[in-house]
Amino acid sequence: MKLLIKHGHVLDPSTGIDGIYDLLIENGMIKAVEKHIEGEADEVVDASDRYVMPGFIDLHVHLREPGFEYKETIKTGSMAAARGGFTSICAMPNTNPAADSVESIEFILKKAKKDALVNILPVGAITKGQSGLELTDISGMVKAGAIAISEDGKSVMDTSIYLESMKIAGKVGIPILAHCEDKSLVGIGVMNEGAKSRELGLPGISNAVEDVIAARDIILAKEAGAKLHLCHCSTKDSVTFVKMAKEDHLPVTAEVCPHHFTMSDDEIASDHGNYKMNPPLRSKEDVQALKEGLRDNILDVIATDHAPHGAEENNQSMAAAPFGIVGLETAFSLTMTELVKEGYLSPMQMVEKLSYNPAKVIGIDKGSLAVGKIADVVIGDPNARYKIDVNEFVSKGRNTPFDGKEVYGRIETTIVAGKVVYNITRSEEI
Ligand SMILES: NC(=O)N[C@@H](CC(=O)O)C(=O)O
Ligand SMILES: [Zn+2]
Ligand SMILES: [Zn+2]
Repeated sequence: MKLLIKHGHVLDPSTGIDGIYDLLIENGMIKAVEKHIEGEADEVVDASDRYVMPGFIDLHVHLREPGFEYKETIKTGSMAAARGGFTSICAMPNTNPAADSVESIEFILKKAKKDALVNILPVGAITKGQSGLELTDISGMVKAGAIAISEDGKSVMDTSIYLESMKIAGKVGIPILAHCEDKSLVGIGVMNEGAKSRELGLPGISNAVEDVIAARDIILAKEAGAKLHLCHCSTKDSVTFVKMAKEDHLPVTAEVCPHHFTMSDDEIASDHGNYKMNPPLRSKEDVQALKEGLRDNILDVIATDHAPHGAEENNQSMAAAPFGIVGLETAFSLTMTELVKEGYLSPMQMVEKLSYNPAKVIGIDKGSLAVGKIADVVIGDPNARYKIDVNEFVSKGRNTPFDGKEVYGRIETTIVAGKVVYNITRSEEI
């Protein structure tokens, strides 16, 4: 099976290729990347005026299975990933039951093999039932296929238990994906604390809720000798802490979610669940710091924190709705619109943050279009201009504040191991 992608703008951080090339896929692998590839192929894709990139890798996705299949399943989440250009996604453990055992990791991988269009990489919980009390079998879960540990949805508040888990992660060689939120400080907050929360009369979440734990986790990782990856950074000071950690040559990396660099709290149009996520939409000053942190490569990764919820539970006031918004199907366009078109990121930097760097964080041999690599490839039109329409989503979730937003950038074809799993003109078939 030969698939030839012609005349695309190939962007590959691993080889430094940034120009118009042909790319040949044969038997699921990258066979050649050259200026002109002649010869027969089973399928030829004209990628003129399109970006050809290594498949995106999302370090932060909530697939909701098992336990909350009405919100999303491994199957529907993987379809949303394919539509968004993601060929590998990390499944966060806050399901029901939580992914906190060898059996639960095996369940995800088995289900993924049967149902998923893209690679599913399970993340194991740090404590049993995410109750914060007793450590899980971290090395057992890693042997079963977990690529990282995380308590996402909350922080492990007991510092000594957390330090212990970090020491094990350090030994086993996997990163900790850290959700930073001080439980004792957050109280009943539902949105960023500031003028807007006062205007809406809603309880606020201060920056300190994130900052104290981000600082703590860097200190603990240093002591434990562990690789630490900060999830969904939303504050100016967490960017400063990551910068300090990097200056100290610590193995600390960090991600930002598209919603956090796209919208600030003053743009919240109404008291609705679509604007509620954890961490919350922050101030303009924080948003600016996140964009500059990405530009300056202090922040390494763009991850979605795709957090689907049912319509009934989401379409309520912020006090009543659950935290979280969907992100897989809007990540590329928001990144193009807010960062690339605005001059914060070069196209190559965008690919680093959506593919190359996330592969590095979890230590997988992906995020590259080098000859001989497995052909996980995405083709996108950087100039397509349209309005985001939630009715086109293949995710079960519709909870996003970006419905109707005018954006640039659309994914057209997503290829996993040489197989087309999404194509814009054939999307009905999937
Ligand atoms: N981000 C969110 O607002 N919600 C996430 C949990 C999390 O990422 O902390 C969820 O599972 O719904
Ligand atoms: Zn989280
Ligand atoms: Zn999350």
